[in-house]
Parts: sequence; C-alpha cells; structure tokens
Amino acid sequence: MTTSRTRVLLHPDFTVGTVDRRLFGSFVEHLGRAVYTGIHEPGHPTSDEHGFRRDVADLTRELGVTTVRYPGGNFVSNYRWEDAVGPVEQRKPFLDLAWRTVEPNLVGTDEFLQWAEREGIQPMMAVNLGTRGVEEAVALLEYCNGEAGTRWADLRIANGREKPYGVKLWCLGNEMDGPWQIGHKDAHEYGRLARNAGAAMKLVDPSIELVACGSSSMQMATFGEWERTVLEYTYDLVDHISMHAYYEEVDGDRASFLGSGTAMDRFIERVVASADAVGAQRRSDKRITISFDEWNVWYLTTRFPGEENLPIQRDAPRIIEDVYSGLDAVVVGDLLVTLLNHADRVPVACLAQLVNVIAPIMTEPGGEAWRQPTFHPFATTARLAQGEALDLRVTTPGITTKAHGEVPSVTAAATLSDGTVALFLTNRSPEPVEVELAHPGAALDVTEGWSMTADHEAAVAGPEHAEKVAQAHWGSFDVAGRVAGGVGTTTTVTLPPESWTALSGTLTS
Ligand SMILES: O=[N+]([O-])c1ccc(O[C@@H]2O[C@@H](CO)[C@H](O)[C@H]2O)cc1
Repeated sequence: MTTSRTRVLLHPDFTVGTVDRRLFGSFVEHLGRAVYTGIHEPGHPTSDEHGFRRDVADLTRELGVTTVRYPGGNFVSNYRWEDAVGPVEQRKPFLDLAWRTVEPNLVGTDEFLQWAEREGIQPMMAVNLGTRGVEEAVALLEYCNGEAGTRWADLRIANGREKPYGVKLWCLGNEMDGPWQIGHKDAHEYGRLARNAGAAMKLVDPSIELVACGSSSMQMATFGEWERTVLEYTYDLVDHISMHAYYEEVDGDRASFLGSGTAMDRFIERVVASADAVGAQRRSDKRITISFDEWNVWYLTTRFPGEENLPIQRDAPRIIEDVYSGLDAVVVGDLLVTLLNHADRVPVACLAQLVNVIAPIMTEPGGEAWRQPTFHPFATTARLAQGEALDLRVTTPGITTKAHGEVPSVTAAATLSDGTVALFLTNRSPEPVEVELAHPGAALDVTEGWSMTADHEAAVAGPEHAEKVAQAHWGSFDVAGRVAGGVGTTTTVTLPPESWTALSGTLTS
C-alpha cells in the first residue's frame, strides 16, 4: 500500500503474545576479554571475593539482562568442561582452536554459574557437539543438575557446591552448519547427534529445555534445508531452534543498514515457516519456538580478519572489540522492535555479547567500565517492555534499499501490562516523521520518553567517546514538545530523523 503518512493503530485487545523475560538475554563466551578482564578480574579495585568485577556486574544489572548463554559460541565446540572444575591451581591451560587463544581455565562452570546466581541471571549452557558427544553432554548436565549419589553430581559436591544448579536451558552445540566450526557437521550428522545427545540429556533431567542449532546466518548456502533436516531428527525432542544474525553498515550504505530490522523480520518468518512445515508434515500440534541466541551489530566483514587469520595469543587478547556509534545503537533498538513483534515465536534472545566482545559494556583492565551507545536502547527496552506484546497495524511509506528491497520507513512495537503501555518506534528515514498514533476508545497519557539519534562521525574507542555519543544522541524524549493530544483517540508523535524512541504511559479505556 502506498501512503505518504505514518499511522500506527494500537488496540489492547489485539496481542501477539506474552513477552518472555528471556528475550533480554546476553552471551558470555571464552573469547578475547569477555571473561578475563571482562566479568572476571581478581585484583581489580571493584572485584568481589570471587574475583568478579562489581562494576561490570552493576552495569549488567542496569542493562536488564535476564539470561546469559555460556561458554560459547565457537569456543564450546572444542571445550573440555571437566578441565575447568575443581581446585583452580590444578587446572591446566589449553589451546582453544576456535579463537586460537590459550585458555587458562581459571573460570569454569562453577565460577560462571555461581556468578549468574549471585547476579540473579538465569544461565543458558551449551554442550560441545563439535569434538565431543553424548557422554560428555550427559556428564555436564549431571554435574550441573544432578542430586548427590552419582559420579558427576558427587564431583560437583566435592568441588564445594552441594545444591544442584538447576540449569533449565541447554544448547545442543553451536553453529554446527558453519565450516569454521571445530567438528563442523552436515545436517544429517548433526541432526542425529543432537537427537541422541538431547534424548540422553532428557533422561538425566526431563525438565530441561533444549535448543537445536539452526543456521549461522540467513546467508548460509544450507539455510532452510538445514533447519528442515535438523528438525526432522529432533522435532519431538527440542523446544527451540537457534537463530544467529549480525548486521553491519557496508560501503556506507546507511539505508540498508538502517533496514536491518526488516532483514531480521524476514529471517524469523522463514525459520518459523521451515519449522512449521516439518510440524505440518508430522501432523504435530507442537510448535517449535526460536532461541535467537546471537544477534547484534558486528562489523564482521569489514573489521574482523577471520578466525583463521588470528595469531595464537594468550592473556585475554583484544579480539573483536567493536566500537559502536549512535547509528549502531538506533539499529540495535530497531532489532529489538522486530524481536518484540515476534514475541509469540521468539521467547529467548541473546545480545551477543555482554562485555568487551561486540558488547554493550566495555572495560579497561584495572580501570573503568562503561556503556557503549548500544547499551541504552537495550536497557530501556528491557525495562519498559512488559506484559503482552501488542499486534500493531502500521502504515508508512517504504524506503528502497540495496540490500533488502523495500523496507518500512517507520517500525513500531508496543507492550501492555496492567494499563501501562510502552511503545517503541524507529524512524529509518533522514527526515523527521510525524506519527499518527490511533488508540480508539482509549486515552493515552505519555509520561516518559527516551530517544537515540544516529550520528555521522566515525566511532572512536574509549569511555570519552561513548560519553560524547550519549550526550549528543541519547536522552529523554521531549514528551511535552513532541507528543500532542493523548486524551482523545489519536496522539501525534514527531520522531527525529534516523532515530529510535521509547515512550511509556498509561492507556485507559
Ligand atoms: O557469518 N560468519 O562468517 C560468521 C562467522 C563466525 C560466527 O561466529 C559466531 O559469532 C561468534 C561471536 O559471537 C560466536 O562465537 C559464534 O557462534 C558467526 C558468523
């Protein structure tokens, strides 16, 4: 439909589904400085008695992260978890082939799970289905969740942890479709292994939820066929199929980059269609949901040299420490709009990653921790998006992009919880846009607003730059000046060019 104006229709009776709190997850991998000098740095002025940085934990809370995936990522596909439990002084370093880094094994399963527990974070663990298989996956699950009286549970108890951790969410490997993955497999090999490992894991603890590996990106040559084959092996066993997607600005193509949320939207719809096709053929009433357990802006093709070109390093090297701009933050906010609009099929999502590695939180060893621009839209969405996601009707002009064809110039998502409404709006166009927000039969009183605008300057590493971007591009939205009406059935909101905005208020009918 062609239209020159933007109209968003909101009605409390039309809902998508409940927003699962696990939608605001993140990811800590043994990669670069995510763990060492990221969450963990004994001797840092803010570190607790376990050697974990308080400043990073405080920012993690402020970010509103509910779930953290661990220990990888590509790392997990050559990981021997048993080498990183028990007395720290007896643990031996190993050469992690995924990131060509000497892993000191100072932080392992117990340290991570206890950190997560102290911080009120639900852990999401991955098992190694690259170099290992059923036996090691079952052993790790028994170590984490088993009651006293069996070998691995007793080892956990001997290591000082009596109570089972009760880890609920388990990834059956990581990106096994990727040729870069250690122990990469084709869809049949992986499907069979995931089914065997998952079935054995459910015998240890039937209450767990399982995630089968989907495609590493929509661009993989095996995309679609991979999902179909893997789910044919695992449909009755697993709860979720994973999705991973990273977006970046390439060759200054700002419009395509700003349209990334539409690419994510289409990707989700295609994976849902693939999963439902398997279900339909099986005449199954079960619906597979999505664990979008890696998503972010990552300058993968333009700034990353490729795993195979990394030199062998030790002592927590600086790997993929992308520095983000206001533009990147607008895109992150818009990707969250897409995720909220799929609340019915996407209960789990992880911003990859949490600290230092393509992360909203950065640190200096021995120094400060700070928020990247991408921190703000994530924290604000995690805080304001509560209850039910609403099924909005948006009419808006299209923007033609090189990478995605036509994309909407304005995107929107909303949630409603006990009369409190939160609305998230992205203006992808370089002009201000007046949005006519229709809420028939109800009065809307907007009480709070936040906005991020895109910058044009190159991003520069360091806390001063992050602060400068926040000062210039992030802040409270001028509700009095930019929101008009509200008491009748229509409210007008003027969005700045290339911006992401969150509004909160009450909806009374
Ligand atoms: O598209 N690619 O070329 C590509 C390459 C690597 C890749 O790795 C994923 O991203 C890494 C960083 O989060 C995780 O360890 C891994 O699961 C994900 C995608």
